[in-house]
Amino acid sequence: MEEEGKPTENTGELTEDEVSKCLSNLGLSATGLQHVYQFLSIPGRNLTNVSILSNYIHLQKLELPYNRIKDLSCVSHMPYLIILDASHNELSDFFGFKPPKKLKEVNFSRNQISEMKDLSAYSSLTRLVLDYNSFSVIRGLEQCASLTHLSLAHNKISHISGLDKLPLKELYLRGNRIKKIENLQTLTTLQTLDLSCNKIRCLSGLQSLHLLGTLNLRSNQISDISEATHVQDLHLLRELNLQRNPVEDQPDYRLEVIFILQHLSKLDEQSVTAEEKVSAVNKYNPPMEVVAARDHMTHVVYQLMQPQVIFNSTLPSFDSPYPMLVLTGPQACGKRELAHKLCQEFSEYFAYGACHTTRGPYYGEEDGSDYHFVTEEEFQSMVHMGKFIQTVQYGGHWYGLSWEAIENVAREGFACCVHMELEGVLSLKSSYFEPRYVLLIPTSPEDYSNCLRRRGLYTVAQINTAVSRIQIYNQTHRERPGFFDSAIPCDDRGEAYKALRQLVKEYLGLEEQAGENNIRVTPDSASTAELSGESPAAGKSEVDNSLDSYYKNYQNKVQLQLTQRKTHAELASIQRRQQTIREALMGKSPGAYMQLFKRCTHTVPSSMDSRSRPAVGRPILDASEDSSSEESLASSGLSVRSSVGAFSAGSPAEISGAGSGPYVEPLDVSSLGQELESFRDPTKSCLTPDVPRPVPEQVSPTLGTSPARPGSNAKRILPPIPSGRKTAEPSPKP
Ligand SMILES: Nc1ncnc2c1ncn2[C@@H]1O[C@H](COP(=O)(O)OP(=O)(O)OP(=O)(O)O)[C@@H](O)[C@H]1O
Repeated sequence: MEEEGKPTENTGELTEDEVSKCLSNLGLSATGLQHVYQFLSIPGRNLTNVSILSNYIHLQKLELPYNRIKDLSCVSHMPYLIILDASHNELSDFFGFKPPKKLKEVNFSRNQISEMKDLSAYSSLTRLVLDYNSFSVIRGLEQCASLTHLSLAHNKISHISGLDKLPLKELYLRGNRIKKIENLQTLTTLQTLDLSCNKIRCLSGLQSLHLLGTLNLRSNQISDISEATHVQDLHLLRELNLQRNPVEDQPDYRLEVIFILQHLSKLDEQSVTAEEKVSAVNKYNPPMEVVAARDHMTHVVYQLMQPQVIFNSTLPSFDSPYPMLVLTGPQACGKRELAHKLCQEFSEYFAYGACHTTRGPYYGEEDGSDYHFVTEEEFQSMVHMGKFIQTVQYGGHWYGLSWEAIENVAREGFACCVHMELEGVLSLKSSYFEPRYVLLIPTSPEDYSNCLRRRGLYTVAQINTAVSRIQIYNQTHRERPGFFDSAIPCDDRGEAYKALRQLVKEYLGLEEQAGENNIRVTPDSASTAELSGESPAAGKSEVDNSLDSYYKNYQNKVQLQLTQRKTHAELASIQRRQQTIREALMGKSPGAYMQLFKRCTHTVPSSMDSRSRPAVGRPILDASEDSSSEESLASSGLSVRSSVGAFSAGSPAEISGAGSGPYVEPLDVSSLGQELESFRDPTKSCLTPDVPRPVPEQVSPTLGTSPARPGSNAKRILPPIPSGRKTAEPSPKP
């Protein structure tokens, strides 16, 4: 039985009867005098002859897809036609009818048309779909001033042309023979461009399409990731498809493209995640913090892979970090010169820590004095041997601060003075060292740049880089209060040195010393005063006293180390501490002293936890630092002036408040013995190692005064907190 509305198969001729069944959308005619049907849709009926439609002059939308129509001249009689779909037919004539004035959308895809003709009469056209025909040249569209959507996919086009100044928003040229992106410069309104399945190798030619949001280049011949740079400045580009291009096979292709085009939200039909963007940036242009963290990690790992060495002299001690001074600032701002000068003037206190570098020596530089000059291979071998605390690549050369460089200075009893760039500071801040960081900063970029030029050592690019880094230093100083302990303008070296000198004197408490008629406090006297509870600075303000004690502590330490004479008790204490550390290192059970003092941990402020992060040279830190501290505590409690105890003058409050503040009794040896006994034999005590024990009164106050370092006192020995930081908390480490 014949289907409703279906023409007789033989003729393919559309009948009035069928048309009447497919009409829809009753509305007023253009004149407004009568009601007419405006839409006609007859898809897939094998129609060949639709001439009857000449009578339907009021049609606004005509859909005749999937037929076998060759002639559409009936459209000439439809002056009100707006939408025409004649796709999937057998048309060979391009717009073979008189132009309906308001015709906006035309679909001639899947026909047999091979030539485009002048469409200047179709100025209302907004959407033209001509896919799957045989066009080889784009032409005739010049006057289509409303055309925003043009699709010419799957034709035979080999050159992009004829599109100048069209207001196109979407252009589909998929599946043609295009080798080059050309003649698109004037399509400044283009938002979507599909050039997939062509033969394109290069992305040049898209630079001016600033509204482009989607670019499909799937199945082309793009083999170089750097091609993506051509669309780098298209800030609205969100979707890019480069699937099935040779470039896809390159390692890290996706990450690299994401790095170049950081605005993308979709690459190769896959959403670009925030994690990918971060990874891409970290890989190809890592921020300084990331570089520093990696540097730190590298040296931790390489050091852990080596037989463990204990750096005695710089080991984080019970009372204070090893004293260090770091001068930082942009290249050749005078850091090195001032560091040398400082070490010369304060030769009792500081010695210069020479870094290693792979750059060759400048005229007058001596190996071992300014730097240790090594080859790239030697440097890398040192890295792999875990010899560095931090390294930095600057200006194409490697620089590194070795453990040995600091130890050599520390062994002599001096504080170490080094200079380095910001990246080095960031890395060093991850280690357990807690230097004072002094920023030397040029305030006049012009003078600084002239100064670099005068040195005659740097290329223009190097000078520009150095000058541009002033900004980075300034920004860090501005945005991270406390990152640098102090900042000194260095345009005038003389003035800079004066300021630095003054600062260092403050750090050392040398001003106070002068006020005290140059009375130097010997280790013995300091220790005696400390242990007896006398305050050498009684009556002074708390701050003064703290500076005073810093100075004394530091001086005591330096003097003691210089004399190299240690009492038996001190040596025993040091040995015990080292023994505990070694045991911890070798995985033996912690010593009895450590266990004994573990019970006091509830008196230690929680801030200690934050200090237990891993750091270079601290493979044993958590165990060793505690144990060494505890051991030292025991030593001092036993009235033995240990290497640590000798410098532990008590908290400033304790000193200044002698007589009024809490006096810390030396730990009673006999009670310690009893505790030890009970620890050895659990049956003699109701306490197990896991159960908190009651704290002897004379121990807990000492531990309780430790706000920063596990088991340490609150104070720092050297460098003391400079006036600018007396109240401020140190900035969080990156
Ligand atoms: N271990 C290190 N870590 C980080 N930066 C370092 C290190 N050692 C040296 N630097 C810095 O590297 C930069 C380049 O050093 P180099 O000695 O080659 O330059 P310079 O032109 O002599 O400048 P300067 O007078 O500042 O040393 C300097 O800013 C220097 O302070």
